[in-house]
Amino acid sequence: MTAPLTPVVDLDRIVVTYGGGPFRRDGFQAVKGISLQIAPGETVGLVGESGSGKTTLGRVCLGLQPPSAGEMRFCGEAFGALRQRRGQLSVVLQHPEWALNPRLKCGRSVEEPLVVLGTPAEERRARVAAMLENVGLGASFAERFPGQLSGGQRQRVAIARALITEPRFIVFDEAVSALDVSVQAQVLNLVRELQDQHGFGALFISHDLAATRYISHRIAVMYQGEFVEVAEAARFYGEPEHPYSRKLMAAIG
Ligand SMILES: Nc1ncnc2c1ncn2[C@@H]1O[C@H](COP(=O)(O)OP(=O)(O)OP(=O)(O)O)[C@@H](O)[C@H]1O
Repeated sequence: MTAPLTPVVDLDRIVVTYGGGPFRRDGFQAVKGISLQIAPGETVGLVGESGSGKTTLGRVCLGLQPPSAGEMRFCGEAFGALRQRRGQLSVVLQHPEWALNPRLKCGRSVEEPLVVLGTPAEERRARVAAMLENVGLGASFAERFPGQLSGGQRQRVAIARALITEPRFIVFDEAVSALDVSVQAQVLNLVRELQDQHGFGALFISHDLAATRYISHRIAVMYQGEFVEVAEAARFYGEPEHPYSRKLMAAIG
């Protein structure tokens, strides 16, 4: 029997309260005691209506939002100093423009996280060229500016930037929502291929249940700061258990 893989992200009863303080009881609980483990190579799709707490939970996983209560571990270790996690966590957002400086050539944007890590220049150049090939663009895109690319190409550059440090975990927050359906499919296929190659764990936050189904191994349904259902994707889409999940499914027809 093989030992179970150590989760890349392990959330244990995480609570996030906005606006509260030690002497105030009027804080708003955006996340209410959530536990979740994400394995290497696994994608968990996070769905739920606007304001249910998805982005807040994603920010907790990235260490950008300190939980008000609960424990979290990253690759089996306490979620300690930021330095230890440098290059290990990445995010891909809805608009690649948010990750790419319009005044920088794409190659430079992809290279930047390696500069922060102190990777030598020669190695950086080789890795950027290989990564641009890897995301299906070709090394020549290093010389282009984001404004000279289509939306789908820009999102590929953003993905290349997110992957360049070989992170163990990536949050995709509405990462394909701004793309045309056919381009969405290409980008989702790319993410799946890259996950097979690199083995990162992922949290895929989306309003789009069809895209989430395509990419996710498990689905977590969030409602008012809580998970109402966490299920294998195949089972979830066949027969969601919770009435709220059924309502969500019905809403997309
Ligand atoms: N910095 C903040 N201060 C106070 N309240 C916040 C803050 N950030 C988010 N909230 C509130 O927390 C709740 C959850 O927000 P969050 O952005 O996590 O939801 P979401 O499910 O990602 O929504 P959407 O799908 O619209 O992005 C919302 O009610 C929001 O108004």
